[in-house]
Amino acid sequence: MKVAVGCDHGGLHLKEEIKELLSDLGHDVEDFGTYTSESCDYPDIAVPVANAVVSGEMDRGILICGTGIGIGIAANKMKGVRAALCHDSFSAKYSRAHNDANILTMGERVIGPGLAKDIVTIWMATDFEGGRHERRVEKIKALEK
Ligand SMILES: O=C(CO)[C@H](O)[C@H](O)[C@H](O)COP(=O)(O)O
Repeated sequence: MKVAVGCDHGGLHLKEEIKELLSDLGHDVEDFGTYTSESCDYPDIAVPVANAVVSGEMDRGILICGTGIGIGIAANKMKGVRAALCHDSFSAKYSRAHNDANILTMGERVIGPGLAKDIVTIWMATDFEGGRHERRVEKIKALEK
């Protein structure tokens, strides 16, 4: 899959680990920044990643900031985004299976790299179940109209 990754200064180190993992898993990774530890504003990263996913240029997105919260709030303002903040494997699995989340967000200041990698591995491997969940996701999409 083509995966867009992005972070602010609070997620820089974890983003590098996740990029390596995604490549090891056979995915194509595009890094939308930030690229240095200089302080920056997470909406400036969330928007281009969200646009890349919603447009179909990229299949999925992974956004990381200090908490995973701000960058996810910003991404979810964009039409077509279903960004899920996941700091445990169960949520990661069901954000895909039931919510068809197209962006995963995490906080580098919240969880360690081992758990974050498990979360990403499960999130990337889990398909949307459809069925009754399709109806619910369609109702979310209708809210955007
Ligand atoms: O966690 C974040 C937003 O939800 C960001 O990564 C920021 O790091 C956080 O707001 C803290 O900001 P600071 O400028 O690093 O103190």
